[in-house]
Amino acid sequence: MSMSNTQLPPASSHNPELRGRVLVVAGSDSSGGADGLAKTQSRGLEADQKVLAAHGCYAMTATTALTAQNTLGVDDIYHIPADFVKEQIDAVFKDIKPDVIKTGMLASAETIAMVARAFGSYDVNRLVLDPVMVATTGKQLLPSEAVHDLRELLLPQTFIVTPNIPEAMQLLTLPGKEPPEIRNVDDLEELGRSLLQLGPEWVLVKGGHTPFKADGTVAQTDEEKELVYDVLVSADSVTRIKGAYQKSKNTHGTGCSLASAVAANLSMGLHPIQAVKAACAYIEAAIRFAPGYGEGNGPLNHFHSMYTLPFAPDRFVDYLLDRPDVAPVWHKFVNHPFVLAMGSGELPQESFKNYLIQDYLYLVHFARANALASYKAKSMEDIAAGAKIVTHINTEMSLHLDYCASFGISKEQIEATEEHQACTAYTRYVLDVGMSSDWLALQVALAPCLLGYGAIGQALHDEKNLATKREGNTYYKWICNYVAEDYVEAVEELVKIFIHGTKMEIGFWEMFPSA
Ligand SMILES: Cc1ncc(COP(=O)(O)O)c(N)n1
Repeated sequence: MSMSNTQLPPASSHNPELRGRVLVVAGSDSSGGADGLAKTQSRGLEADQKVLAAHGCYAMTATTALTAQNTLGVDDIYHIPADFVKEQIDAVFKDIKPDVIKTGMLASAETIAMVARAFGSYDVNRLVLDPVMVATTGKQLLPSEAVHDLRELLLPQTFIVTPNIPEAMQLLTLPGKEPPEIRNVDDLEELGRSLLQLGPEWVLVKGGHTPFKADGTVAQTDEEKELVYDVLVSADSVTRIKGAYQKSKNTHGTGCSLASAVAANLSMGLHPIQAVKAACAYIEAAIRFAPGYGEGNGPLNHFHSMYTLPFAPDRFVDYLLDRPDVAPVWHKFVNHPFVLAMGSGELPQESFKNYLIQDYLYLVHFARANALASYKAKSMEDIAAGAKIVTHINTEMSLHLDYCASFGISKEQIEATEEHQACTAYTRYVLDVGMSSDWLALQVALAPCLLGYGAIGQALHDEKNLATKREGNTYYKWICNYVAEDYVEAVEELVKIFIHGTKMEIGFWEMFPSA
């Protein structure tokens, strides 16, 4: 086994966030039908797009044929006129130019000729060609006469061709030449090398159809099936990718999906050897986690390694507060009679005085907890965010002191006051979460205060809120404090921290290969 040292420039140097744009030229597969996380369609364009989406790539399509098929077989094929296939390719190239092209079912000799001409005119140099000929369920998807055109017109333009063993044999079946026999892994390599002669830069022979025994020879019985080999060859390298044989009926579309995963990885700038290895690992897991739908050979799970957050970016707080388990308790907090009485100005002054003192004592510990968050943070960004909130708390406390002074209560008197049990319980709970859990848990424990006061301030301050008394309301200055820019900024900071923390959680999982 040797590794090629060829370093290719990244295919996509445009926007690292968008991981490459891939044009798929293939047939559509009606099977499955349902959309969703696990109910993935198995083959054709639909599978290709799901693989690309799962890799974070941008997929475009040129449809060559529509098929009526399910997990049991292909009932019918409707060919899209070759001219129209070309129009689709032209439209894509005129606008969002693809980094990589992947072809699947090309359906007819006419379409192959048209596609080959189009690729020639656009100087395509990253073509992943999956030479789809016969469906696993048996139907001929490309007339056998057209195999000649595939070989002559497209293989010379191909970067990586990805045949399974029967397809490789058909491509090599030339008049007067016997295709090689597969007895062991060396023969797979030989098959790949023979295909290289037809023009592609790389050949990936997919060995899934021919499982091997542990000793590297072809298995003769089901019991002997232990290993599968995919073999990648180029002019100066051979890479064998060994996998455990998986006894599964859910293997349909593995060919399409593997080639699409290779295309996705190439579009992100991976070297072909890495691109193929990663794609094989992805497919192995897609089979392992297949949902098992259908009567026949069922679909894969293309999204096995993706996890999704139940909210759009920047929408965590909306999501949280709308949840049925959060909404009632949140409503009770922000619409508490104490709050409403502040808005209307009817709150007894004695209550407000006591609240101010307790809130001052609370804020001392709230500042400590934020300082602890800074201590627990791992990046300067998060340390600074914690420090910023501490500074804000300090400003907020001067408002408490001003109010108290106007009531004749000094700072010394505030600090000498005994904490209420509710204040002790709440502040020490937050600090305990901070001490015993991680930074993110601490942020969540801190969130109700910051978010709640922001929400309360906004609701009471809102011009449309007729219950709020603005003139002659002792507490109105208090309300205004929580819509002031620095407070709103502190809330925004918290949301950013939470999103950042969520991303760090994602990063943590990403340390470990999930496929
Ligand atoms: C539209 C379309 N494209 C490709 C295949 C091959 O996939 P499989 O080998 O799983 O039948 C297919 N059956 N249908």
